[in-house]
Amino acid sequence: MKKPVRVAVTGAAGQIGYSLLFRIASGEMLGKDQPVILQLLEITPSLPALKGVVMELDDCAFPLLQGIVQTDDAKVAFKDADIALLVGARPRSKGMERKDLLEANGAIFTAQGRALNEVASRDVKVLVVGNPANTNAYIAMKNAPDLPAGNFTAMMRLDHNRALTQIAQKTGNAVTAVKKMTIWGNHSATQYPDLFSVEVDGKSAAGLINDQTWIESDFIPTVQKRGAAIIEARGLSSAASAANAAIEHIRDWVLGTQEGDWVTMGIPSDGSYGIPEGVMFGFPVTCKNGKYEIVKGLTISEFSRGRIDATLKELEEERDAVKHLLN
Ligand SMILES: NC(=O)c1ccc[n+]([C@@H]2O[C@H](COP(=O)([O-])OP(=O)(O)OC[C@H]3O[C@@H](n4cnc5c(N)ncnc54)[C@H](O)[C@@H]3O)[C@@H](O)[C@H]2O)c1
Ligand SMILES: O=C(O)C[C@H](O)C(=O)O
Repeated sequence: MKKPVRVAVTGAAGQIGYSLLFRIASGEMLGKDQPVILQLLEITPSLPALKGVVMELDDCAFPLLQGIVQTDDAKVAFKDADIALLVGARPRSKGMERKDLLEANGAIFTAQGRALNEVASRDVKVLVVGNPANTNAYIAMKNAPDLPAGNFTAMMRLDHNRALTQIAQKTGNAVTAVKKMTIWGNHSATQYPDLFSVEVDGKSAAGLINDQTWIESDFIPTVQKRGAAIIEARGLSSAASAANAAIEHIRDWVLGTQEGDWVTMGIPSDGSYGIPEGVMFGFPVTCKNGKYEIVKGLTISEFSRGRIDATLKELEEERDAVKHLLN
């Protein structure tokens, strides 16, 4: 029997939490042979609701679930955590952009960055889901100076998966045929879903589609604005698909990406593709042995460069707006 992995989840009684916890406990994130201990954080008023979720987890009798911690203290939730999923934050409602949440949510990530810095495993893998995800991840990273910056990541996987399905549907292929998608930049309406490296059954997606108007006026805005479209349709922000993306982000980071493909993760830039070091930016990455690596050498056209620069500019503006929250 493997040693259990400690998985901290914040906002555990929220919508995403409700889709996420059961899948982690059943082994979908770390493997069907990997026991887990869930360390769940909520704000004090939501502890009764969290108790109900924990009762349901108990009632599943998951063989891999070896313990559950329920707390409103970040230092208890993050103690020795191997993985931390920072979900707890307010979602936007109709008419808001994700960066409108900066004021409401930014401070959460100062405190949580500090708590991770103090008590988490030195190898903790952190995924920030709460919006605006990239800048919140940046805040947490900056408040955890004793942890490697590369341990902090932001979720771009939902955008990545959304883009895969758009291409599969457009070309009439199974989603499994679509490889090498990249979402550059910010998890926001400026993100750049780049299909110029995408392959469908080994052939260039751009060549197969051969329609720049569709790319610019349909594909890119559909992916950029999908979060808002879900809020419009459902009255609530995406939850099951967000939880799925979080599971896949961590699964691939820990267990590795598929041969011949890559995924998108929001990670602190190492300076690749002209993105200044430290910016929490969506990059194409491959993962192996628990480490991610940026895919190098992709051709960036003038069209792509303009889009990448626009999303970078927005991230730099967000960073400037939260200067007071950085260490
Ligand atoms: N990055 C992405 O792709 C993506 C996708 C979907 C949603 N999101 C974001 O994820 C966040 C959560 O969404 P949701 O639908 O689950 O919201 P929700 O309101 O249903 O749940 C959020 C939970 O977080 C808790 N919480 C608030 N502050 C907290 C704190 N300081 N510590 C611990 N818990 C805290 C709340 O009590 C609540 O239970 C939102 O910010 C949303 O915008 C991101
Ligand atoms: O769009 C939102 O506010 C929620 C989430 O980030 C999403 O992309 O669905």
